[in-house]
Amino acid sequence: MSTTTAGDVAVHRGAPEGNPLLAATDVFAGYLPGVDILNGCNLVVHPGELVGIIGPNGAGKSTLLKALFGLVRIREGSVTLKDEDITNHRADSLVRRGVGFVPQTNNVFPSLSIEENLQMGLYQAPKRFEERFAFIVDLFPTLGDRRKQRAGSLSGGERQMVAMARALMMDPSVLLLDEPSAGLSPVRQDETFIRTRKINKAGVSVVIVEQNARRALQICDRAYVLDQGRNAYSGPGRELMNDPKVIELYLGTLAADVEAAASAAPTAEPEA
Ligand SMILES: Nc1ncnc2c1ncn2[C@@H]1O[C@H](COP(=O)(O)OP(=O)(O)OP(=O)(O)O)[C@@H](O)[C@H]1O
Repeated sequence: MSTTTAGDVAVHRGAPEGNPLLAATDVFAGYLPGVDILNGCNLVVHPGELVGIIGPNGAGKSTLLKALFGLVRIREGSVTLKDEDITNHRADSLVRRGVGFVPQTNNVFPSLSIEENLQMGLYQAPKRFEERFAFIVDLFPTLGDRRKQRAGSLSGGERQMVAMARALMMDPSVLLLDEPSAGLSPVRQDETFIRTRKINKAGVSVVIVEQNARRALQICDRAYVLDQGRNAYSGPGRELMNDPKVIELYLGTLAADVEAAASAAPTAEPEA
C-alpha cells in the first residue's frame, strides 16, 4: 500500500508499491526518562529511493535517524529491515545487516590515512577490502589518488566524503546521512548533495536528514516533514518544494530567517 494514514495525515504520500526496504512504524523515543522527542514517527524507504527528512530545528530529525540506527532507545513502535524486526538492535549488528550510518560530526579518524579510515569501515569483513575500495574509487576517484593522506588534513567537505565512503565499505543496502551539508560553504554543500545523489544512483537507498530543506528536496525522490516529533507532511521532493503550506510553514520561514538575518547585519557607512 503506498499511502497509510495516521489521524488525517497521509504519512507515506508518493511511496512506491510493494514492501519497503526499511520501515519505522509509530516510533516513540527520547533521551530522558518520560520525555519523548519522537511522538509516533513513521517512515518507509523503498529499494533505490533517496528519502529526505526535513523540518524545523528540534523537530527530531536527527533523533529519528539515531533511533533507526539503535543509538537512541525506541520505547514504543518498531523498525524493520526487509520485513525483519531490527528495533533497538545494536549498531554493529545493523551494519552487518546492511545499514550504514554517517554521523554529523566526528565522523573520521583524523590521525589515520584515508585508506586506514576505509579499512576501519570494513573491520567486520577485511578480506573484501580491495573489491570495496575499487567501488569507492570508482565513485570518488580523489580518494584513490590521496589514499595515504591523513584524514585530519582534509577540508570539511573532503572529510564528509571519507565518512560516506567508510560507511559504504560494508556494502549497505541503505545509508543514513545525518545533515551531511552542515558547516560547509555553499559550494561544498552542493558537492555533498551531488555525491549523495551519486551514491544513490550506484544502487544504495539513502535517508538524508537536512537543515538545507530546499536543496534536499531538489535531490530527493520523496521526503518527510517532521514537526515536534510527528509526521507533518510527506510527498515527492519537488511537490513539497512547491506546496504552499510547506513553503509557508517550513521553507518560507527559512527564507524569512535569512532575510531577517541579512537586514539585521550592520550596513557599511555611505562613502563621503
Ligand atoms: N543527547 C541528547 N540529550 C538530550 N536531549 C537531546 C539530545 N540530543 C537532542 N536532544 C533534544 O532532542 C530534540 C530534537 O533534537 P534533534 O537533534 O533530533 O532535532 P533536529 O530536528 O535534528 O534539529 P536540528 O535541525 O536543529 O539539528 C531537541 O529538543 C534536542 O535538544
